[in-house]
Amino acid sequence: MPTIQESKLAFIGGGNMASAIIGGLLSNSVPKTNITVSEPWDVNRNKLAATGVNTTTDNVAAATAADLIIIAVKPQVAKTVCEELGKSWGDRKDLPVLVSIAAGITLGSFQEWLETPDGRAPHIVRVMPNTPALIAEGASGAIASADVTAAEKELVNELLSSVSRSIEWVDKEELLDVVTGLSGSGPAYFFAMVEHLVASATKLGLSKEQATRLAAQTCLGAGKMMTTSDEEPGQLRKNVTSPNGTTFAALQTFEQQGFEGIVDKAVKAATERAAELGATLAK
Ligand SMILES: NC(=O)C1=CN([C@@H]2O[C@H](COP(=O)(O)OP(=O)(O)OC[C@H]3O[C@@H](n4cnc5c(N)ncnc54)[C@H](OP(=O)(O)O)[C@@H]3O)[C@@H](O)[C@H]2O)C=CC1
Ligand SMILES: O=C(O)[C@@H]1CCC=N1
Repeated sequence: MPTIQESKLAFIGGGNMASAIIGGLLSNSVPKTNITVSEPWDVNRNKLAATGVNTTTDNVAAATAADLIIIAVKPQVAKTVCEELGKSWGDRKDLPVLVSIAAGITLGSFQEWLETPDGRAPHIVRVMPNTPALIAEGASGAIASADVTAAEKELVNELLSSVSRSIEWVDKEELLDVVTGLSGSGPAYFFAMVEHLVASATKLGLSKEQATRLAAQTCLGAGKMMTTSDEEPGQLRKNVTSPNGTTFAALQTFEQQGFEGIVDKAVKAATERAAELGATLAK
């Protein structure tokens, strides 16, 4: 199996997540000429072309010589795209490994949609990255179909480590929907929290600019402490909370207003939406 630097990579869809992953690959010494992106929208395609990677609007042509294909279209488009690719592989002896980042779409759906005219299907890995991939601070979950080899898994690991600090392989497919509800959608939860913090502090008199700088740096600082400290998040929280002090007053308010229940319901809603997308689009 070639390394990620030696592999021919094709991205089907060149939007936000594909661009983030491609940025990480280019910083990780993957040659531009080994990457091809198929993207219909000229604005996105031209942005990617400016990085030096190959671009096209023809999904089949992009995938022709690829060792690894990354399906980076919206879940609603995945079926059409995959059926087109599978049908084109009748004469192809060695099928590429396929990586999907589409929320919810199951390994089983991909196996069905990608079947070649002579009844074969590629080895498939489902991945859930997140947008901090853009700055190589991503968190990704992954699950492989049973036929994926250790070398193929390693190749996908190399792909993900170009953009992710944390890569978690799960062994039950439904857990990838939980990863989606946790870290796939998760950056938005922290952005929303900072938006609310800024709004509160602004109401209390701080300027929006000062409040945004303080809140965003607090988010980053707390995140860095959680990824570098030996202490659990709960202990780090206790370390900030003086008895009957200011943090205690705030956390008590969170608790009284049902913070834990709100978070629980939100993560569950995202997880269930991923599963629902997968089930609806399988039809
Ligand atoms: N955004 C996020 O935070 C995350 C997203 N994901 C998953 O990543 C996938 C992509 O999301 P994201 O990058 O945000 O979406 P984008 O809409 O930014 O990117 C998808 C791209 O695919 C293009 N496209 C549409 N139809 C086709 C086609 N038939 N062939 C080739 N390309 C096509 C779209 O072009 P056009 O605009 O012209 O339609 C668009 O540029 C989704 O499945 C999502 O679930 C996973 C983790 C995190
Ligand atoms: O909102 C979504 O559906 C995608 C998947 C995870 C993050 N964004």
